[in-house]
Amino acid sequence: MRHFDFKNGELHAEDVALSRIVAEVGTPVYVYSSATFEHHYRVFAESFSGIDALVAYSVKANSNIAVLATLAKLGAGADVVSGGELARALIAGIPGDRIVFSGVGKTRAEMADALDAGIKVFNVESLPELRALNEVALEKGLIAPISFRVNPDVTAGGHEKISTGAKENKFGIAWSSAEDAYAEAARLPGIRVVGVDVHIGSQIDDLAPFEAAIRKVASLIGRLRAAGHKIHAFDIGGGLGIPYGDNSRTPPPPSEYGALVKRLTSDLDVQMIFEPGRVIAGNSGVLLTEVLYVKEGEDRAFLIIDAAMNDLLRPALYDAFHDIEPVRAPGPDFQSTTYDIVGPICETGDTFAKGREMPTVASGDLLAIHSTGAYGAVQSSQYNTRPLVPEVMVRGEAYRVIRERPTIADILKTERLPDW
Ligand SMILES: Cc1ncc(COP(=O)(O)O)c(C=O)c1O
Ligand SMILES: N[C@@H](CCCC[NH3+])C(=O)O
Repeated sequence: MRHFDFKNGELHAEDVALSRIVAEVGTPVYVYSSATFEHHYRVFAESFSGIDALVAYSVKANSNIAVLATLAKLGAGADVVSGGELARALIAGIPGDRIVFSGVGKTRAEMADALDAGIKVFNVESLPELRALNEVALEKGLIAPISFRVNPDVTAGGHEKISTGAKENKFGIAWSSAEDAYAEAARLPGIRVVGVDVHIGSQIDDLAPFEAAIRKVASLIGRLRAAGHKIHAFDIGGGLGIPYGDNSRTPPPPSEYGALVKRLTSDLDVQMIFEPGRVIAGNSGVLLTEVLYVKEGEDRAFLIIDAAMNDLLRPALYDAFHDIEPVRAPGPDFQSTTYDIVGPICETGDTFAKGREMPTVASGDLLAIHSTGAYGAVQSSQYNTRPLVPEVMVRGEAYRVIRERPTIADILKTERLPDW
């Protein structure tokens, strides 16, 4: 099912021509398809039909409250990593008891807010964090439900900067200390152990690391139960990859992932928790940008576009591939040119593609940068005092601006000249 497709020679999001949105909102602009978000959520959730499962969408992938509200209506929970994400999830209508709180550096204030919201579980990543949470809970006269995020020492993920499950990564409790950590948790009056959590990486294109992690955790659950802990939940994290349109391996579909999880966990008697981010959001959005200039360099042609690394960081940070194509379909006898596609920022890393062959374009043409619904807008900054990119949500024939473009005055409003 393609909700971003060409109709009448123009790229559409559902039934809206992207050029219409640009005419109103300008470029750069992120455009999301609500039907795609819903479709991806449903396909993912249906992969786990028949088992006790909570799909806690990983808010970090795309945290716009309109996105969260779209998923909330389908019954999604949320995986949050900050007080800000928690606030977004609650405002969007995701109930506290469907929210899990991950992250290595939760502050006491964030813990207090999450306790007040009655969240389902804290995924605790260290003993100092556990002790702090115990104190915060006791101060409130509450008991904090926890899983430990354990580090299974499984390497996975599309890039070393997004691999999280190996022992040299900062995440989780070391595998060899996991049982001691559970023993300490059992002694703390403000803590109630409910489960085990892992998250091994992102953009994973192979089921083998998931299988390895599940098998390790399954055996850990057995040992924890033998030691008297009540383990009700197994959070397998997120990480399932998506096709980005390059030549790398195509990740398995959620149905295969679901079948694997069902097969390996059927006799564990736990609720399975999933924290998918990219697989829901990634291909639900595009970044639209205008070609500012075509610059003929000595040995190559540069397309200078009005989006930059501050708007979409993935290519600069991870050498990530994103498919880029003109919004207006080229005619049947079109020419191709090989371009380096770059933004206006004063950094060599401000490069979206090198040596990319595509239909020849000219100044003023619109381009769509695909697969930017996840880790796009959320990772943007105002570097070079470039206002954050607006976001638009399409639903059928309608569209709405779901985050406005700040003006330069808006940006400057938050800064102060000191009075000395
Ligand atoms: C703890 C945790 N859960 C879930 C996710 C979502 O990952 P993905 O977008 O790869 O599904 C991440 C990011 O990698 C994460 O760190
Ligand atoms: N931000 C990364 C994924 C890391 C997810 C956070 N654990 C990306 O764009 O691919």
